[in-house]
Amino acid sequence: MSALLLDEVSVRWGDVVVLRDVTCALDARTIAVIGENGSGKSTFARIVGGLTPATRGTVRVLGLDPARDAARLRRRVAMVFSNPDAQIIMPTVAEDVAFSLRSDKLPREEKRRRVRAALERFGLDGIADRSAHDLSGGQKQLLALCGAFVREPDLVIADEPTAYLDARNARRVTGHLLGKGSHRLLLVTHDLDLAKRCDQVVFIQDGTIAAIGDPAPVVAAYEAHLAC
Ligand SMILES: Nc1ncnc2c1ncn2[C@@H]1O[C@H](COP(=O)(O)OP(=O)(O)OP(=O)(O)O)[C@@H](O)[C@H]1O
Repeated sequence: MSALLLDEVSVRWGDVVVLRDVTCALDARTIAVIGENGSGKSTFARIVGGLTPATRGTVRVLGLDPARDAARLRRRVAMVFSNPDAQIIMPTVAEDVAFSLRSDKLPREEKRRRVRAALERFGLDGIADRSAHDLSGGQKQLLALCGAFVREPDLVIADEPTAYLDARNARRVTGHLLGKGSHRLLLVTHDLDLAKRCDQVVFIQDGTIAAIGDPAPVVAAYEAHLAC
C-alpha cells in the first residue's frame, strides 16, 4: 500500500466543496503541494494529518485510517504550521521541546537525551532556558520544528513553514525538512523553487488535483496556469 493514499476524497464545509473526488497514491519521500490561495492545499495536508475528516472517500496514511487510528497516527506524524506562536505551549525552550514527548512511553533519561540532541541539531541549545514566547519569529519556527523532530516522526507535514522567516532561517528550516533522514515530508508551499527540490509535486486547483508527478513538469503546469 502507498504511504499516502486518498481515494475519491471530498471535503465539504456547509455548501462549499473544498476538495472534490481527490484520488492519489503518493510514495515519494518528499512531496510538495502547490496551488493558488484557497485551492485546498492546507485542507489536503490536514486530511493527511488527521486534523480534518474527509466528508467522503477513503484515506490511508502510513497504512492507517486517520478516522479510526487517530492516536496511532499522531504518534507517527508531526505537523508544523506557518504560525509558530500557535505551537508554543510551555514557558521555556527546553520545556516546550520536552512537552512534545509527553505521550511517548520512553524512560525519562531517554527523553532528556532526545531533547538535548534535538536542541543541538536545531541550534537552540544555547537558549534552552530562555522564554519560548520571547524568541524571534525565526527562532520560534526552529523551536516548532525541533518539537516536531524530537519525536522522530515517520512523516512530517509542514504547511508554509518558512512564511515568516528571513532567507537565512528559511534555508535552515528547509535544510532540516528536506535533509537526509528517515522521515517523509509533505510540504505545502508557495515557494516553487522549494517545491522543485522535492521528489514529487501535487498541484491542486479548485479542490481537485490538476497535475501530479515529477517536480519540473508539474511546476511548469502551475506556472502556465498562473500566466493565463
Ligand atoms: N474550517 C473551515 N470552514 C469553512 N471553510 C473552510 C475551512 N477550512 C478551509 N475552508 C475553505 O476551504 C478553502 C480552501 O482552503 P485551504 O486553506 O485548504 O486553501 P489553501 O490552498 O491552503 O490556501 P492558501 O494558499 O491561501 O493558504 C478556502 O475557501 C477556505 O475558506
